[in-house]
Amino acid sequence: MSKPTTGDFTKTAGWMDWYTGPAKPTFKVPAGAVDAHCHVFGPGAEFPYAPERKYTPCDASKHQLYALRDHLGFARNVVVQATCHGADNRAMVDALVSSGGKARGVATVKRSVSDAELQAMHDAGVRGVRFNFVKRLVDFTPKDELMEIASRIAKWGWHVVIYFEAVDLPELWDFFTALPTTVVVDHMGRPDVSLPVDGPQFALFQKFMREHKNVWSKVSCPERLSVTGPKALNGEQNAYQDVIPFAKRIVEEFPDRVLWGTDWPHPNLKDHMPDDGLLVDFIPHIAPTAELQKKLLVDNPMRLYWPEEVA
Ligand SMILES: O=C(O)/C=C(\CC(=O)C(=O)O)C(=O)O
Repeated sequence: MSKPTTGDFTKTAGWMDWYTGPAKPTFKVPAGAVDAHCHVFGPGAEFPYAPERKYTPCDASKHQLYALRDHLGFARNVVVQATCHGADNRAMVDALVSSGGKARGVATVKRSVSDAELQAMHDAGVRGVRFNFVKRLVDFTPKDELMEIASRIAKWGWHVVIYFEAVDLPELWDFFTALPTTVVVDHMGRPDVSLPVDGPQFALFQKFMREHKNVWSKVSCPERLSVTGPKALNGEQNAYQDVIPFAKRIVEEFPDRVLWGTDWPHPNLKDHMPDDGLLVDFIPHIAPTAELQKKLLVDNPMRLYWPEEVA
């Protein structure tokens, strides 16, 4: 793949660029597989980063994203608006429009968004909005504003993607369970995987999914959650052992409500940058059968993002 650039912007100190020589995965994803969580960054010279951003990344263009898609064997992408672009969705929408129908998107919007703007995003392929509660990434938005947005986008048949840390779930519970749409949780609500999989923290997340059938989860980002590794680098086929029991538990209990994504270009990693090919090789560890793999990678994302193509 071509090398990342940054245009006129200065990257956040210590920024780790995405990995340019990903391995060809050993695990062959099923035909029609969807990478349901990834981002585009800029390029900053064309789509400037938002003034209110909390980090400045290297560029990660739609061309580079789609080259990775093809290399890994995926058919489609779901491009999720990253906080470094704030509520300026142009880079993400441009990626959707250029994908020839092979990408759908999740936007960030403010209360001031007009119906015409929502309609234009829908026409481009946006199917959800993201509410981010990770304090290092965003400033606080009042819940009544978010609820108003959720009620409006429900009319387009969109869903809400939520990103939060596990310790914040109790406080956010009432708001999340009042949302009127399908709700998709990023990265299993970021559990602390050094705690027991049967302990109270992860039990609360399972209760959230068990009691609320509109809640889905992405079983993505082992590289963010893992404490013990080993890292998905240098051909490692057994990466992120400590995350497996958590992700496998969710896939096996809720096989029809799980999604998977690379999270390319992996913003804000501090320790290492994974080889995306080896991240794909993580999938059979958490979805051990062909049936689970097809639900995770094809049936579920198609039902949520391309329902018109599902019989
Ligand atoms: O890419 C992710 O899913 C996770 C992120 C970045 C992010 O969410 C954003 O910038 O919007 C993180 O934990 O820093």
